[in-house]
Amino acid sequence: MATPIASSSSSSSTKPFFTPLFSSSPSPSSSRLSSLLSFHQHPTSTPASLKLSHSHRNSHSLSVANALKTEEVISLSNFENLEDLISEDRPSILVSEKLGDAGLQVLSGFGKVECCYDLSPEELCARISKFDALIVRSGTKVTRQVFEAAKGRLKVVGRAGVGIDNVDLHAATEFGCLVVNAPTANTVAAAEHGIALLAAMARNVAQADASMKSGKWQRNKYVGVSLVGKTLAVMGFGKVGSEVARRAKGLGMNVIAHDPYCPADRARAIGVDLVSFDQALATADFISLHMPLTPTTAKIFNDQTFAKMKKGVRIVNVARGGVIDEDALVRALDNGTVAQAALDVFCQEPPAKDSKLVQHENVTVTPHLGASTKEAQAGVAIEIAEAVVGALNGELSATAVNAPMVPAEVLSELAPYVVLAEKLGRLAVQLVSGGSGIKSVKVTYRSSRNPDDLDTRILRAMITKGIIEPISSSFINLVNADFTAKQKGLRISEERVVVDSSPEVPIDSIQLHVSSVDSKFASSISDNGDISVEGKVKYGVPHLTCVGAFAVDVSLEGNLILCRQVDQPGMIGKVGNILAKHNVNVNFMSVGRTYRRKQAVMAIGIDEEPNKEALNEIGDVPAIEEFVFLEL
Ligand SMILES: NC(=O)c1ccc[n+]([C@@H]2O[C@H](COP(=O)([O-])OP(=O)(O)OC[C@H]3O[C@@H](n4cnc5c(N)ncnc54)[C@H](O)[C@@H]3O)[C@@H](O)[C@H]2O)c1
Ligand SMILES: O=C(O)[C@H](O)COP(=O)(O)O
Repeated sequence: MATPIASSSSSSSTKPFFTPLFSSSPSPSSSRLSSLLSFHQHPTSTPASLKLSHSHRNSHSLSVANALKTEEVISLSNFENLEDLISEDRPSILVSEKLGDAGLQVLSGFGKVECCYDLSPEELCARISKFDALIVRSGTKVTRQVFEAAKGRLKVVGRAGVGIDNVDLHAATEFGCLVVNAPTANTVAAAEHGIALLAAMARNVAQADASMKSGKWQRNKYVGVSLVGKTLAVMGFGKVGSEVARRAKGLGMNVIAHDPYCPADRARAIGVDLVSFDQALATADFISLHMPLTPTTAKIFNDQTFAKMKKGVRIVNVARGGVIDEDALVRALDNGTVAQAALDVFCQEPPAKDSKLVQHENVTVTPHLGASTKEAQAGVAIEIAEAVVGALNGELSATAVNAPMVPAEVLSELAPYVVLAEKLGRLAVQLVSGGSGIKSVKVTYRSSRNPDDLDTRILRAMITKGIIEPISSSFINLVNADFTAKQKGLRISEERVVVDSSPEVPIDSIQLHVSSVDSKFASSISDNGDISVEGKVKYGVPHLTCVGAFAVDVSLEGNLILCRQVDQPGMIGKVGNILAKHNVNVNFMSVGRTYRRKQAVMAIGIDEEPNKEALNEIGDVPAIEEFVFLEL
């Protein structure tokens, strides 16, 4: 008698291990790969109302309950009082900072939107587990605590703007939360503000304005400096930096730039020379900062670097306050190394009221207004709303910050292989016998395509998901797959084998080899001692095509029984009858054998999970040598 083995992991039935890729039948042409972000698709048409609640930054004692009481429901066009129509499964979106109406309209057409501005960190943590998405600007710190407090519900953080230094990207990735930003809509606004500050600083506009308003007329005190013919060093030649450069050239300035990652020909194309960091500091009359705040750029402008600047240099910062050591800047202003500074951004926002820097007479300040034009805010709101809705729909956003960018056409083409990859992972892990953990998996993709033309990152992520989710409480998606695999000591290596088949078909087969483990189903061990399973996509449906040395052909739907038996007549009937007796529906069956009348492996696709009795009866069939039940 064969030993009955109900091998599927018990945890897999209790947690949502797999969100169907498609709501109905899989369509290879669809690019909505919900399971990549493991998020259910939602209807997009039900109207929703917006709730606007203000809690007050000053009133720290305001409880969440009170904050909710102060909610004022504002209606959007004809969506008044329709909250009852909002179905529970519509995603909830928290907007924690002012977002343009056009973006709110996009969001409210898709999900339940709550605008709740000026939440304290504690209030945000208290509420976040009720939301699937969070939309922020630069004022909300999305810390590790926020991701922890979200208890796995938060799927997307949308940054309505460029800088993502207020979002803990490591934590987001660990928790499988996608972060998207809106990188283009405020570029011109920021560049215009940089130019506005440059000119205002050079001509003492703010100081003269304040002086006149206090009743003075100080024409001699506010003699400025000219911009024309002066050298401007643009530090960070990205989107904003290059727009500043164009405008400064229009003002007759000589523009140089420093950016270690920018190709020289891109700068040259607009008449700007790229120079080294030190060269920029030593040459410039004006320095305008446009790099992101990263561990490398934090306080990059400090006592040492100010000392390398031309005496009397003028500095504009519309990037991030943290790139400047603010105390060092005060010293440089006091000793005349820096003649003037114009700052839109600060290490701490808002800065302390008695900040020496803000109060310095040679400093012009604005309260982080770079992106604050009507036009930019309208654009940013739509850009981020569309990115968040797309992400909640399972699409990979072009502005994803912590997930691989996979072009839509590649996603669409690989859709059925994504399902296959996850199912093979689930099969492989269930074949491993208890105690021996999977440490190393080799994946072989057979394809007629040139290896460089095959982007397998999504497939690798889904294999990881299939392997890890049934045996742990981890939740895997494209965002955190590589991170989680590494954390769990799972090494996935990939091999691509070029085969002679139709180039129309991206992948001929995917094979998983799990090394150095024991198997619950000895027949799944291939000649080299690895557990080996292979699958193919046939007519858009994933099929298991090989187990160990046995060729089979069974569609990977529902559940699966693998049996090794003596190759003799009547075996299919016997097992089929047992399953029928227990009301288990067979959806596919295939037999593969090594030699005639020797051994065969029967793969039976079944819709229901057989009970213990049925499994025992199968094990009691004398010719059955081993069998295993696997949940797909
Ligand atoms: N004040 C505002 O309201 C406002 C508005 C928009 C953008 N910003 C900030 O402006 C900055 C630039 O935004 P962007 O949209 O141009 O981003 P971007 O990514 O297009 O450009 C940043 C550039 O900085 C370069 N860079 C990176 N490290 C550098 C270093 N050590 N030295 C020099 N250059 C370096 C990058 O190569 C890149 O070209 C960001 O910090 C962003 O947050 C502020
Ligand atoms: O990084 C940005 O996009 C700007 O700093 C704008 O920030 P804000 O959305 O808070 O105005």
